[in-house]
Amino acid sequence: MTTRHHSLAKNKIKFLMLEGVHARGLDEIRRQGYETIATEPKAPPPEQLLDMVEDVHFLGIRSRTQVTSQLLDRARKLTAIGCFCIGTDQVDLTEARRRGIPVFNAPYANTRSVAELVLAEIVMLLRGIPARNAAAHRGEWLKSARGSHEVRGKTLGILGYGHIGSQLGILAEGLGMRVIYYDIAAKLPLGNAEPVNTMSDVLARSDVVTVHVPDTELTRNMIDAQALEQMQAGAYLINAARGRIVDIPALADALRGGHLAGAAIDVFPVEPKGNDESFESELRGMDNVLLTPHIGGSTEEAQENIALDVATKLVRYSDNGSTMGAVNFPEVSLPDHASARRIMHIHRNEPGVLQAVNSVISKASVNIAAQYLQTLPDVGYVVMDLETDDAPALVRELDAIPATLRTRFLY
Ligand SMILES: NC(=O)c1ccc[n+]([C@@H]2O[C@H](COP(=O)([O-])OP(=O)(O)OC[C@H]3O[C@@H](n4cnc5c(N)ncnc54)[C@H](O)[C@@H]3O)[C@@H](O)[C@H]2O)c1
Ligand SMILES: O=C(O)[C@H](O)COP(=O)(O)O
Repeated sequence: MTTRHHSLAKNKIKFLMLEGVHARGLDEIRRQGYETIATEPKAPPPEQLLDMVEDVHFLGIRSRTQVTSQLLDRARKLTAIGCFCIGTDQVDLTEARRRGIPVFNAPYANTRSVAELVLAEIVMLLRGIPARNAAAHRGEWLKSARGSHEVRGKTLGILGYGHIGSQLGILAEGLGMRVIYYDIAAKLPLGNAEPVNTMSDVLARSDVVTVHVPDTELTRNMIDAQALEQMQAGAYLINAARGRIVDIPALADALRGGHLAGAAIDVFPVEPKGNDESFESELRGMDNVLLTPHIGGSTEEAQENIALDVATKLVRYSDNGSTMGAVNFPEVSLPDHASARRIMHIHRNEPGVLQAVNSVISKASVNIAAQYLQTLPDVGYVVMDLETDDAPALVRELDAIPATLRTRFLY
């Protein structure tokens, strides 16, 4: 792989923002002096995207744009990626890091929106509202208490007690629910929530099971036929995490067979790329299933907060080299760079690289005003404030170090 470097005037730096990133993020980027921002309302087809990214420095996406190693190879100038959402499973994070590209997201900005939606869905499901609503639209009148329940005193089982799961637990306790949860990491219980030892415990004990884990190799199809069988007869399933976590044909069977009383599903293994494509799912037409178009985090509040958060992280990386908040990269928090030239060197983490970097600086008789280093097992990131008038010459020397992935400098 060849090394790349750049130090460009702001008006030459190109942003490509996909999937209708909220205007607040675009405004923030412009406010910081960047003028070239292309936007798209949806995720372009992969082939078209390959052409679009060729001269882009900063790419902004949401959950639908797949960033593959093929795309990264084409995006020769790509400096950083912003996921304007929580999930980052749509990006090949390792391949991005290996090319010296940090990936940022907004880890909390839509947490509350998802938790509120799921809370509302719990109430709707326990009252049988999806079926009663569908019937009323057809002119039927299902006035009956049969199968309708208060949520008070019922058990909510949370799989994945992270930001969303734990926030939801607090809200559900406010309605009088008992909350149990299972997480692969030890998590401090909030309120009266009870951690349990296995996913099976959650499945067997809960009136409503809700999934809040990321999409990983471990969680794909985590809710399969066997898991659904372990749920109580008449229980409900909610998935507002990622589509591949629940085996949809198995869920459809469990609903058709009457083992589950209903479900609320916001995310699907295959989702339309935009609002002009039709939505296909085996769950369509089932009156006891609440189907929503991946809008768990889609509130005005969340989208505005996300846009500001991620835009700020991209601009800070561009202006100052700080990688705080990167999900795949050594995190370096930096003061503003003042009079010295700031040079950023991203390299494969091999023995002797820092020595080689320092030897380039010392041979040039340049004083190091400050130096910051962070490493991950495969990649290192060193930032230097140098008292030099010839940063381009140093960049050329640093690029020649065999382990170099990328060198940038700021004027
Ligand atoms: N529907 C939407 O619009 C929407 C919006 C925001 C987030 N999400 C999805 O929700 C997911 C969760 O978000 P979050 O902010 O709570 O993430 P988080 O990282 O704060 O929490 C995830 C939790 O899951 C746990 N976990 C991971 N693998 C597990 C496993 N196999 N079994 C049990 N627990 C496991 C983690 O330890 C962590 O505590 C995100 O990854 C994203 O994919 C969807
Ligand atoms: O990961 C997330 O934050 C959610 O899935 C929201 O994704 P979206 O930005 O595509 O709505």
